[in-house]
Amino acid sequence: MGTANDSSKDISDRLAEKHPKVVFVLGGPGSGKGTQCEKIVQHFGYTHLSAGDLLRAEKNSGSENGIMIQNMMNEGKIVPSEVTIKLLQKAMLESGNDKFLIDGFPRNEENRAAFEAVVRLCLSHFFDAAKIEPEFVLYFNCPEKEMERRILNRNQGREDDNIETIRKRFKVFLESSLPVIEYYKGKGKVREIDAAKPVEEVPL
Ligand SMILES: Nc1ncnc2c1ncn2[C@@H]1O[C@H](COP(=O)(O)OP(=O)(O)OP(=O)(O)O)[C@@H](O)[C@H]1O
Ligand SMILES: Nc1ccn([C@@H]2O[C@H](COP(=O)(O)O)[C@@H](O)[C@H]2O)c(=O)n1
Ligand SMILES: [Mg+2]
Repeated sequence: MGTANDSSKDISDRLAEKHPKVVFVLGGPGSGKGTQCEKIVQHFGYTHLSAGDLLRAEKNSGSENGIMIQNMMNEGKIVPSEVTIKLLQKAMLESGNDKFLIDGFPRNEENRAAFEAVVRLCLSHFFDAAKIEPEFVLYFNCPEKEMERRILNRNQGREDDNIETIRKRFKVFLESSLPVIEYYKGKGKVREIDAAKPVEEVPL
């Protein structure tokens, strides 16, 4: 188990030893990422890590970043990558698994570039360092009206599930997250999924 004093390099060294396999799970707010990840976990043995859930837990833990995270989330903005990546790395290390579904990350170009920098650091320990990319990217494509309907019916007590913040989150998705999906499309990494279907019919 890591301690609060672990340096970034310690964490990267320990992660490198794991040789983790990573699948990114992207899609608009309410497209069903979390719901479908639960199904993938049951069938394919991945560990599901939701960046949003990790940030919510960090906010609720009373950490020094708590207020900043809360303010960013209430505005639908993307928290600085340094914070989110640390939480993801810690969760990956604490997991006994080496296969991860990373849900809701990378959410913008800054997230993506920071992820690549961290993976480069990990891979620099190996002579066969070749890949700084995820295995693949699942893109849950769903019309905005349906995503809005789902979020407004979610009832999980999320402070950002109100119409004002939902609209801001949609704008951030279009302006900042879609370009990341396009980037991975250009690399042939994206598997696009019709997420508008009923839960049991979404093809995985
Ligand atoms: N295919 C579906 N059809 C109808 N409702 C769905 C479907 N998938 C998920 N839902 C419901 O929609 C809501 C949002 O789903 P979920 O939390 O999985 O989305 P998400 O992509 O993780 O959203 P966010 O980015 O806001 O975390 C939940 O209440 C869930 O039960
Ligand atoms: N990489 C990320 C992921 C999420 N956030 C913040 O959390 C909010 C909720 O995310 P969900 O995936 O649970 O919908 C999101 O609106 C962001 O404020 C982030 O900053 N960076
Ligand atoms: Mg989710």
